[in-house]
Amino acid sequence: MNCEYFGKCGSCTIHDIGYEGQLDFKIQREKERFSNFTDLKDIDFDIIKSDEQNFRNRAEFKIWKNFDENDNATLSYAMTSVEKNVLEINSCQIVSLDIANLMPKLLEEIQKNKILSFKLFAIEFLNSTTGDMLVTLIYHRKLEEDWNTLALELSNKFNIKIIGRSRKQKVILENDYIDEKLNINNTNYNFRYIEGGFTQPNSKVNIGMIEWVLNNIKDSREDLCELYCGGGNFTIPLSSKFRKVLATEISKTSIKSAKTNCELNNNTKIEFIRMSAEEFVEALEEKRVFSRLKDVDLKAYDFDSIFVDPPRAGLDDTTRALVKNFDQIIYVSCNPETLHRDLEELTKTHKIINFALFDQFAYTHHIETGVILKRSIN
Ligand SMILES: C[S@@+](CC[C@H](N)C(=O)[O-])C[C@H]1O[C@@H](n2cnc3c(N)ncnc32)[C@H](O)[C@@H]1O
Repeated sequence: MNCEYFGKCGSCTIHDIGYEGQLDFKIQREKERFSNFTDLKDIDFDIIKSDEQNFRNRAEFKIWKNFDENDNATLSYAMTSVEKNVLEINSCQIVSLDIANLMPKLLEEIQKNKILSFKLFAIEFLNSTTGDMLVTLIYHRKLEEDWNTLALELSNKFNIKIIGRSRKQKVILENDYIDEKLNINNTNYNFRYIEGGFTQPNSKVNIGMIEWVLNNIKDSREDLCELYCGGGNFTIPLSSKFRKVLATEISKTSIKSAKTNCELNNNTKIEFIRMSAEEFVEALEEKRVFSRLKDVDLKAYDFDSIFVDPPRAGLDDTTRALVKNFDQIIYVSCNPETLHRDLEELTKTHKIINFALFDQFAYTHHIETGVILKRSIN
């Protein structure tokens, strides 16, 4: 069991090891990895499972062309395997049913038309559980007016939104987002996911992650600070537990999405700031003045908790040091290696109270982890 996709290398076929087998492999691997933390001896890992099939709400495929003797191309979806081979995909069991149903029909229509298929090299799908679908067609050529007309016909035929992309070009036919509705602990939340912004790929596990955090923290009269907030996926539901929330994120697209999401949920408790975690540390420690913060009164916040969901690199040195100043640390991680490194430091002052594995990326080696820590030493 040494390949990225547990044997089938990205062909998306459910492998012999089965869903439970691959999950159990990852649980045992993570139990072993984190076994040096004595706090974990008394804690059961909470496990949030994925659906076994049709669980991914976003997917990216290369477009592969097979030429016949007359130089006519037949298109197929493809992925690059861990060994860097191209694997043609005839059907895909891990993507949502909406994406799986659309894939062959869409390719057949594109195949029929030289303008739509010419120099097309990738297709991205973004789908909501409510059926909204955004398809991005990515080309190695400039897109002209004739492409717009045909892409609009394609969009109407399948009732989908289409974006065309090529180098330095983005053609939006209708709009560049999908609308999602998530039911979290029996409350409905509205989210708008903008193309190019970060979104969690597995909706069911995403809901499970947010509920796990909500169900394991107490209501606070104080404030929450959040770093790496994306489009407010955790921020908006978690704000119900706090007086106010200050949330930061590096991506302009995600901050735009986060502010829209706040409005969609009539939430007035949260301030979103576009700022890297490293810059935010400098602002909080009054080492640098930022014009982006001119309307934000940092001193009006009384933080007792911090929530972090960093990219794979985990926390940098200064952010890790900042995080230790909070009584409660909620850490969601997509990389157990960097989480382990960060916990080595955080557990010098804080005790691990809860620990969870979220099978966000079923049938790959990746797993998402959640940890809640409380201050044990001042
Ligand atoms: C794993 S995503 C989490 C997003 C969000 N919590 C969610 O559930 O959708 C990590 C986010 O960190 C942002 N990011 C990456 N590097 C950053 C940095 N140095 N400072 C702040 N945000 C950063 C990315 O743009 C991305 O939105």
